[in-house]
Amino acid sequence: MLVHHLPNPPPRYRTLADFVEQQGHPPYRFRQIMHAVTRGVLEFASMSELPRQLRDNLTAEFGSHVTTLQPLTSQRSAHVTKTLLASPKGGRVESVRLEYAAGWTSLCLSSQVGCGLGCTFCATGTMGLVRNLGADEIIDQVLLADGRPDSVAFMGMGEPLANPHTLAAIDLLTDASFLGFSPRRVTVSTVGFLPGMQQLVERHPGVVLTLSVHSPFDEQRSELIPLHHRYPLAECLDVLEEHVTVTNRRTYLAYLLIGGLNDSREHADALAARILARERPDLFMVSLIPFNQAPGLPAEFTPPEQHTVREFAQHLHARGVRATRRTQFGTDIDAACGQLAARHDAEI
Ligand SMILES: C[S@@+](CC[C@H](N)C(=O)[O-])C[C@H]1O[C@@H](n2cnc3c(N)ncnc32)[C@H](O)[C@@H]1O
Ligand code: SF4
Repeated sequence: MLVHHLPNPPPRYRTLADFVEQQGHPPYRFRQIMHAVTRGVLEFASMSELPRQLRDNLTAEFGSHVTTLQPLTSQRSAHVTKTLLASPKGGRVESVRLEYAAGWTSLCLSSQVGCGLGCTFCATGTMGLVRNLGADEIIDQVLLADGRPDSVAFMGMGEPLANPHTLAAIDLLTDASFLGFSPRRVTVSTVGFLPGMQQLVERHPGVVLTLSVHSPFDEQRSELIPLHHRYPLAECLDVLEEHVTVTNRRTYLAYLLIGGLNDSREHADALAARILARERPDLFMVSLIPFNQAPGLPAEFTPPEQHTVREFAQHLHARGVRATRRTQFGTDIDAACGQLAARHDAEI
């Protein structure tokens, strides 16, 4: 079961399993711990099915909780809860819980403390990369959320596919004997980290992939997203094309609209042309994201006009490309896309 059957279990869970065994307990005791975790019981002392001595020993060895991340603060706004979490290994990250009108909940996960890819429009990018989160720390965000979310999206801090532990975290998220998320309820947003995209579609073909595009023009895209020099858009689209063709499922192209910079009719036409050149353009959905300002971002970057977002979508529709506007919540508490930078460090 879990840990032993996973290709790459996180060290925290492996150490827990080994500790239980070294204490002379049968392997089912570790399974009981994991079952307790799936029921939301995270404190060793509250795992009533375990012998008292084992609970005490686990607490002495690992601390009071299975989780390593510690929630520091939560900020609430309409339909959004942003939680700041600290790691004893260093660094702070944020997760964001979104409640949609139909009662659907989604958790936006962070994969790194900061991000080293330096996209010019992103608050997380201004932090640089501090470190990758471990798979257990990624999972902790789900375990510590206020109620189990219906879906999760790697759209918080960091580039998930630049972190090798993201795949192990997805193993745990989708493991039927642990968190049991259907792969369709797991979305990975990437700025185009090509080797990670290839590994992800091989190992978890059912997971939903979103590629951040932001400009159909190579020169402009590489100014916005420096990683484009290494992994150009065309190569990323090739991987997506193979993925949609094999799975016959949709993929998403995120398009950040920055006022007067990349929101023109020419941009919409060139984006549509890129999509229509693909074998299955019907499986590419464009998700439009109006730019959110955040401290530290260039002052000349501004949100687009409302009518521009509408017109951009209309241009795409007119060319036969499907586009929606991404629902944005939480701009008032800096919880929306690109605003996460764990800036509470100084206050706590
Ligand atoms: C913060 S990223 C994390 C996932 C991944 N690193 C990526 O770039 O796709 C999640 C989404 O937020 C978008 N984003 C970044 N900065 C933004 C900003 N200032 N306003 C709106 N969206 C932004 C990204 O382009 C991406 O689509
Ligand atoms: S947009 Fe994504 S890849 Fe770029 S700096 Fe932000 S988190 Fe990193």
